[in-house]
Amino acid sequence: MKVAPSAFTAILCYAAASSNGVWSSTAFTPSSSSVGSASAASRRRHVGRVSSNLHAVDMKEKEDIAPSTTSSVNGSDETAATDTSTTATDAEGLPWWWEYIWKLPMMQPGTPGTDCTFADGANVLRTNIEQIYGGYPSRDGCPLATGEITDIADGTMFIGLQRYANEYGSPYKLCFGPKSFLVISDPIQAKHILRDANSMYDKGILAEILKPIMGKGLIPADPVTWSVRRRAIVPAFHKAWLNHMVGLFGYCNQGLIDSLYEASAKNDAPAGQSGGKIEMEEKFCSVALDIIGLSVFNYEFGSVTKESPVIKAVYSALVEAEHRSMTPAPYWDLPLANELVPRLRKFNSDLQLLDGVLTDLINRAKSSRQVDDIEELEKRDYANVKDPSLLRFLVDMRGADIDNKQLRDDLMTMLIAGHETTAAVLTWALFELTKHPDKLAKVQNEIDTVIGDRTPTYDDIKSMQYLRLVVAETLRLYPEPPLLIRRCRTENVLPKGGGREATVIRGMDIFLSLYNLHHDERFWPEPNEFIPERWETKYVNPDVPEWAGYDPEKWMNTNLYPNEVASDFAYLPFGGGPRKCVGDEFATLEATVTLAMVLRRFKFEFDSSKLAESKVDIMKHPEDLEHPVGMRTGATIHTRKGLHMVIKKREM
Ligand code: HEM
Repeated sequence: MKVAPSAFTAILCYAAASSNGVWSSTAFTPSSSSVGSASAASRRRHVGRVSSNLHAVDMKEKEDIAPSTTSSVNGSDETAATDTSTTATDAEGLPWWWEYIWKLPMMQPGTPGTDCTFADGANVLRTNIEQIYGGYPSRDGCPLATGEITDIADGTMFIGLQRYANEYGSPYKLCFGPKSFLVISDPIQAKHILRDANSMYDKGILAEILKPIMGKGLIPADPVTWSVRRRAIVPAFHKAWLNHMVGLFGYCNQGLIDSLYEASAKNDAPAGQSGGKIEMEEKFCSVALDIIGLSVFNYEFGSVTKESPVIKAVYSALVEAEHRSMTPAPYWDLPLANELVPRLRKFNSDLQLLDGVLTDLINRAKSSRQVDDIEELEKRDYANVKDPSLLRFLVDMRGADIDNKQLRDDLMTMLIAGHETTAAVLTWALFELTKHPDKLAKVQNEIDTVIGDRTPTYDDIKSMQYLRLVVAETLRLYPEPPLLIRRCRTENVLPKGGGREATVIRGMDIFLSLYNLHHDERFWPEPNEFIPERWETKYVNPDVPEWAGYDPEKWMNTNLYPNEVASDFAYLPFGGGPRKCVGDEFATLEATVTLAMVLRRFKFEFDSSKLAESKVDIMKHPEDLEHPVGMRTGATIHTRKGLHMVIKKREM
């Protein structure tokens, strides 16, 4: 079963597409026409002026970022020389009444700490228009990245954003049509946004898109609901439960193992290879869905072995989230749209089906409620508990909010957040190990020694450090999601870190690129190489003195996997600060158990007949030489057309 690419990439692609080929330099130009009557040449001049203003700002900071902006926009130096003297009072590109128009919405009260209003969005838009067309110096201190639309709109947007980070540093600004984003690629700035100034940011666009599906679940929840639900949900992931989950992962994997044995026995590999053909991305997606179903709400999807309307409904919810993000006008909010538009009718009936299943499970859990204090619930003997699901815990908790709608939103959020992400880690771990037979041999040797044919236990996982590092390294190379999304709620100053200081204005949208952080050679030597061993060695970089470096001692004695603290926020596979993933340990344990069970029993090779068709244009995507199955952005990083493998039983 294939999953849908998600929301936020799609937003970019849509928005970028509407900016007609080149973004930023034509940021507010909906078609080939220019703003007002300005010619293309004069438009270029304005952009050049902005660039040089930026240069002036940055000269103050003794940084050199603007020249590349200028040349890449203009393709000439014509404007740079004339514009270096431009100041805020020289703005020529905008009429005299401009200032007054923008004062009107600003008169609307904006209380710090609340969600941003239309006026805040308008203020951001104003800032950008002034920067691009008005000749004002950048109010936020961020350079505008400029380039070809194809850099980001072909499904590997995170790689496009990385190219721009190499050119412009952190943060830089992207403008698409009326929208703009600050792209952050620095660990100190990430720490500020996620941890130190966390309350000054919310989930912005992501919440807007996900709300219709996840309601008030943790990801899109408003701050008040979030803090209540977070306090209830975190204890549900307690130690005894996680310990028990390791056994449940083994149980769910049994279905996967059986289906892999079946595939390996088929012997229908392409010419020149022997074994059976199989698409592993889909298989990992199914097993991860089965695991989430059982562990979160005690529901047996059984998706490894069958298709069902409920499973289809889960994927339909994801597909709809993507579609909505690509649609310029929210037509689903129009009167009668939900009754008249066929895709909305289908989506609503799928969602209704899913809601029905969840409501039924919630009602059943509530009808057998046994209220207890959290401390007592955490001491439950899971070996003798009939229903060990998170839902059971949330319902039984004393003083719990057991409002059906809230529980439904919590479950839906965990269902969506928790299965595609883990499936992606499994996919890329298998991909990298297949590319590196020496590392695969090391992993298999460790699995053979520690668990043999047994189903892994929590203690086994503790003993398989190399396999755990494989999971960690996969999450570094393929962060799921590759970007975090925020919106600024209170104007604040972003620390310089290893980039530049900037003012983030209220209403500004942020992309925090985990992909850029994880692939930056200032923090990770040989950043594009798959080296699980790197996690055993301390690393500091005197060239980035603000960054404390990576120190294995900060996790090895207390945790099973490296984390953001040990890397001073240069490694953020689960985010950081108060909004950090609640399922981090669950997910890493799940990935480790699944890999241990699969790699112990099977050998894999890439299906040679499928590689060529998965590749995109190598001239445009040289990285695909390293990624012979291609990469594509969704909520997670997917392969382009699946991880097609040839599978054989492993002789043990
Ligand atoms: C390898 C698998 C996973 C990865 C890489 C991952 C990654 C992330 C990241 C990066 C965030 C932070 C988002 C942000 O700051 O905007 C997050 C949040 C979240 N994740 Fe995960 N996740 C994984 C598995 C899971 C699982 C298994 C569950 C639940 C069973 C889960 C539930 C959540 C929830 C509820 C949040 C929102 C937390 C909040 O806002 O308080 N995730 N995840």
